[in-house]
Amino acid sequence: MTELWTTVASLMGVWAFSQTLLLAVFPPELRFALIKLFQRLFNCCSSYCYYDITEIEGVNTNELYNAVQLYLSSSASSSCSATSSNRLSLTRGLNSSAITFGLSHNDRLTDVFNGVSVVWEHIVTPRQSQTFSWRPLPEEKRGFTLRINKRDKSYILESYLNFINEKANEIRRKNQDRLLYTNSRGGSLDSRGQPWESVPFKHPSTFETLAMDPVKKAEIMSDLRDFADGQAFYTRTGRAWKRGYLLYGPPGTGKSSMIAAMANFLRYDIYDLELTEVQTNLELRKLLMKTSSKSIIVIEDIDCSINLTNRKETTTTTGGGDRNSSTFVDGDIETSGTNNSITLSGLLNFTDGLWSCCGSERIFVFTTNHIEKLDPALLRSGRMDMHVFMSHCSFPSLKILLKNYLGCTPDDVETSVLQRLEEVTDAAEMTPADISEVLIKNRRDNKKALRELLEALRVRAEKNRSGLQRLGADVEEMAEEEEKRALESPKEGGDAAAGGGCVEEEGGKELEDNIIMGLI
Ligand SMILES: Nc1ncnc2c1ncn2[C@@H]1O[C@H](COP(=O)(O)OP(=O)(O)OP(=O)(O)O)[C@@H](O)[C@H]1O
Ligand SMILES: [Mg+2]
Repeated sequence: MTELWTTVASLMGVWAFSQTLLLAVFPPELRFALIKLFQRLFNCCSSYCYYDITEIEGVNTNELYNAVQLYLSSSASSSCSATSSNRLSLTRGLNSSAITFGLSHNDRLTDVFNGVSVVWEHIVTPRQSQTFSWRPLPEEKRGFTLRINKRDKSYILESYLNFINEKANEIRRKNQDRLLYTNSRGGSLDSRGQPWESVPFKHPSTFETLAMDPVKKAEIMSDLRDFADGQAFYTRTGRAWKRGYLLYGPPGTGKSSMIAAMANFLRYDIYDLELTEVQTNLELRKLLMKTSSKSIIVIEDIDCSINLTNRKETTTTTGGGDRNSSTFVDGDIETSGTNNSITLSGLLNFTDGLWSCCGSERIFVFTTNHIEKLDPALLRSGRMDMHVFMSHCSFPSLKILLKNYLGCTPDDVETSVLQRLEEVTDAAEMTPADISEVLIKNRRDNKKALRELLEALRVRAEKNRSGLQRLGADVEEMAEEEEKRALESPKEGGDAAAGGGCVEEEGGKELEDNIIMGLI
């Protein structure tokens, strides 16, 4: 035992002596070179290679460091025991409600990729001196060191780093709250040069809560899923990775709710484009360029936003004045060279032209209450890939609302009541918004809610029926009067009948239209 201690003491003595010799004999530059040499020798003999990924490269943040940190957070949380200690760091990022795990300082973690095992080490050292920089640097130098066996390096390194980037993006998207953007500031930019303002997007509408025909709903969901998973398809077919939906139907049928459900389903951000705030096509293009991938770009009530009835028609924007006064210009913006107005062709370029594919994986949604008012150019196939009619509440939709608002399935409702509901729902032509109101008011008492709903539906159905009957009677009465007049003055009547057949027809149609409008 005494011998052992003597040996240890003499070894330590030799070590101290060599160190003193090294310091005394070799100047600092030579010392540094020697250390480097030893390191090289060690690296040659070692079967591993090491990669340093520092948090800050020069003065720029190293994106790869953030990606690795996020990537390791998923492994770290699930395999706390795989790390060399049981300590993990926890963080919550900006705009994120999720907590991420991370490797603690100077801790290690083993990861396996394609059957190859690698080791990550998180190295944190105090920063020696504050180098000159336009922004303050953190007091600690942080970085990851990746250790890979030399023989595996060429086999996995590139694919492993790509995999880490993809995974990190996925985690980032999952953790980050989605945002709802608006261009309500007009064309002006904020301090970061952004034309969009954003707030966290927290709309609770989902496809489960959306009341619509289940078959149509499933079709839309599968279309969205195919779109989101379709990168390879879009590349193969040479198409821009984007899709257009036109949602149309009466107010209160769930068009806006559908957009929120789409965004929640795909976990996309929403850009709510207020077209009346956009002055020129150029501004529109700039807005488009500042949208991110995986987003839904929405133009609500497109028929009211701006006068887009003719491709050659522009809307003057003198002093931000009346947007409905229109002038005709020669051709579209690109050929006329006019840049101070927004045109239909500008909008079509926005959704369809070359600029529409700056970025990828984007969905355009237009909504309108009056599809008949839209220019056919907006409706032609290929422009808006899917036209979705949001109809008045049907019986299948009603069942979804009953489940959402009252928590009752068809089995919980008396058969006779259910039957009555089924009979009157279509005829009542009530919107899901109307029905929701009745249900919200009485949601504490299911029986009362059902009673009131049935009554409301019955009254509306009755009103619609009598309205139709009145319309039919009016048209009949008018026809009789015309017939009588024709008999009373055969010559005039004959002329009128011969030369003005279409006048009569048009007059009758006009009257019929007036009566319909009156009823509405
Ligand atoms: N199909 C639906 N499913 C579930 N709830 C709906 C549906 N339609 C309407 N609602 C309810 O009615 C409210 C108004 O609906 P929403 O704003 O989506 O209608 P809209 O079609 O966009 O109307 P508008 O044409 O006036 O913009 C929503 O908050 C929602 O609660
Ligand atoms: Mg709406």
